[in-house]
Amino acid sequence: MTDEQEKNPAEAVRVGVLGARGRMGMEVCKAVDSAGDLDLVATIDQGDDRSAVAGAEVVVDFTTPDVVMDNLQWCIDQGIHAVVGTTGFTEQRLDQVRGWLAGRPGVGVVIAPNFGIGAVLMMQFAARAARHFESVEIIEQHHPRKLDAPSGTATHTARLVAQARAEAGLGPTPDATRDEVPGARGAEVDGVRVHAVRAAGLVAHQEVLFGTTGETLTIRHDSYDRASFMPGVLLAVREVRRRPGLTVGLDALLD
Ligand SMILES: NC(=O)C1=CN([C@@H]2O[C@H](COP(=O)(O)OP(=O)(O)OC[C@H]3O[C@@H](n4cnc5c(N)ncnc54)[C@H](O)[C@@H]3O)[C@@H](O)[C@H]2O)C=CC1
Ligand SMILES: O=C(O)C1=N[C@H](C(=O)O)C[C@H](O)C1
Repeated sequence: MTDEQEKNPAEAVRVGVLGARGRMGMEVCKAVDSAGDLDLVATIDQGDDRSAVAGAEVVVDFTTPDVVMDNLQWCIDQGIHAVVGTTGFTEQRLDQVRGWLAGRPGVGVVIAPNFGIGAVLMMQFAARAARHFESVEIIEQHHPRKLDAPSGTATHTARLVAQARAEAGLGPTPDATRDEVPGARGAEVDGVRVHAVRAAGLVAHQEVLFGTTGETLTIRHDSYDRASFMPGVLLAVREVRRRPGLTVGLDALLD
């Protein structure tokens, strides 16, 4: 069963949303509400009583990096599956989540740095291209109300690119430039330069720029509207109960 079909609450998956009054949370509430096979049972934001989502089978979290770990630990403790879009997931945090899940074998958690299908493909294409180019830089562009930089998508892309370069035996990218002003060459994530642009009018955009002798390749993805993330979020909500343990990224769900 998919969107727009008549709801049968007895059969629908009970979904709660954390961060429900945020930009993403509001979009998720709309998407879940209009999906025939999902039932929006609780919408929680800062200051609300989180225990209201205790009746949910799946919780969707789009909050902030400061609070997401506490939310996730609580959901796992309650035996509630979780779909997480919130950023801030270092390897150390992912290991912590794996540790919590080890004590709750039936519970599934999907954490995706980006739920846009095009963004997932952009990251896959970038990982594939990485071994063929001596130079690579990532330019991410977002709306100015975004709290963190670099974006979770850029950090994840840098990780994938660095891994592919290491597997191909590539060394550091050639660069003789000295920073005359600190930050002029961007930040370094896993040895990859990442540049974060913030401007009104933007939503979420990223370019991965590759270069080698006589040619460049630019892989670009643009989210112009937060609706672009919803097919990925709904896919994860429908799948997470069938995937115990931690799933990072949407890739496995799209195969
Ligand atoms: N994975 C993906 O595809 C995407 C991820 N994001 C990420 O999702 C997160 C949220 O993004 P936005 O919606 O733009 O931010 P936002 O600032 O509009 O929304 C965050 C919401 O969380 C609420 N909140 C804070 N503490 C809370 C708590 N303890 N319990 C419940 N709610 C709480 C805030 O009051 C706010 O309403 C960010 O980390 C962002 O980078 C955003 C877009 C797509
Ligand atoms: O804050 C946002 O807006 C986004 N956050 C995620 C990130 O940091 O990568 C995903 C997308 O880029 C939008």
